[in-house]
Amino acid sequence: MESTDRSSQAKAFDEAKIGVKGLVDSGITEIPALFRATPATLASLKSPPPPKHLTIPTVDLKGASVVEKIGEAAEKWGLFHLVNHGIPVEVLERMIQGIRGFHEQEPEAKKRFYSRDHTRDVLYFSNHDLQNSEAASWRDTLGCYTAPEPPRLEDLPAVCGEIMLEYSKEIMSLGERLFELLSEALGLNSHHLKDMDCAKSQYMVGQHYPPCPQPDLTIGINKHTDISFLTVLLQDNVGGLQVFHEQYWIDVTPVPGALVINIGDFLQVKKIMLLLRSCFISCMIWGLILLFYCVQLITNDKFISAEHRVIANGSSEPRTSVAIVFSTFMRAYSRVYGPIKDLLSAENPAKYRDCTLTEFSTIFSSKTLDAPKLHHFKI
Ligand SMILES: O=C(O)CCC(=O)C(=O)O
Ligand SMILES: [Fe+2]
Repeated sequence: MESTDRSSQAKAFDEAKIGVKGLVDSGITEIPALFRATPATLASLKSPPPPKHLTIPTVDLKGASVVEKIGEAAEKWGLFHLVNHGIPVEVLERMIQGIRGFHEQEPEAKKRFYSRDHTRDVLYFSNHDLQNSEAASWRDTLGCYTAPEPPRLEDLPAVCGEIMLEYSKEIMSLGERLFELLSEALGLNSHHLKDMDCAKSQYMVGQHYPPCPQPDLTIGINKHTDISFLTVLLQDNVGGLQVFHEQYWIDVTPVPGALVINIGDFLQVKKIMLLLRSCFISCMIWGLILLFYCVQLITNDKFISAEHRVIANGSSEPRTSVAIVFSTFMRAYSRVYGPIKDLLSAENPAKYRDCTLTEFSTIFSSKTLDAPKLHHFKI
């Protein structure tokens, strides 16, 4: 599609404020050209299936050796299932129903929230990178800044406001616990990451993936890493989330009652640090591999931010997920972050320069979702 065509189609779609759900409700049987994925994305949808031994790790928060297990999952995968996390299944179900309820409303009820202005607390939109991306994705989003200052109940959509506030509090306690465990896994004092304000800010992302008439021609959310320290993801039972690991796209099959945790770009620390300590040559090799992965910031690459995506929803039911990103996301935050000094040594020098999260979000909003961002901060 010509880029002017694309741009005017994107503008018309945005101005209609009906989202992908509105297109589906209008009875379309073919996806509009705007949503046709690029040849590279379509080719990647046909990539070979992963070998059976590659299975997503599960961390049991009440199990034995939880610090080692969480550290290993964060280093090797950057994404894992979390069970026995203490949040009642009934709360998880109400959260999914709330977000689904919002998106399933009539367009008129949603339109007043439609916005891309991140000074607002609550925003409904379709495709964060609609104007920048080469192809739009088959999903709509309800975004909300839930911490440090939660919005007032009366400013939230009536259908999901109460559960949004309740769930975000639950995830705040869980997030604090996860940051403690991750600090310990890094060999730091358990308060270290929390004291760096990693758990301070939250942005809730209520994603909705309506059934797609041509799921092989588009994508639900393009491959990306999250601009967060950590993301806690709740998905319903439809499926479609995949993580890129050892050059394979691997299904993150829904596990009832479990949450998916993924490490974001700010927390990437990667195993290179350990390797660097032990062997200079293998470190050089791993360093090159890591460059490919796009390295993560404050852990100087010990943990990896997991690249993930969601394929377009080919089922007859909508798919709903709720991601809480521990991040200031698009809001200005002037605190300066850089690789944690305690993790650095002569053999493991800083790989990233200090930066503010504002610099990160400025880059994020000027790029497509799938564009790597971390290399902008490499030394
Ligand atoms: O819907 C999902 O499972 C993933 C959503 C996601 O990756 C995001 O909101 O960043
Ligand atoms: Fe994500």
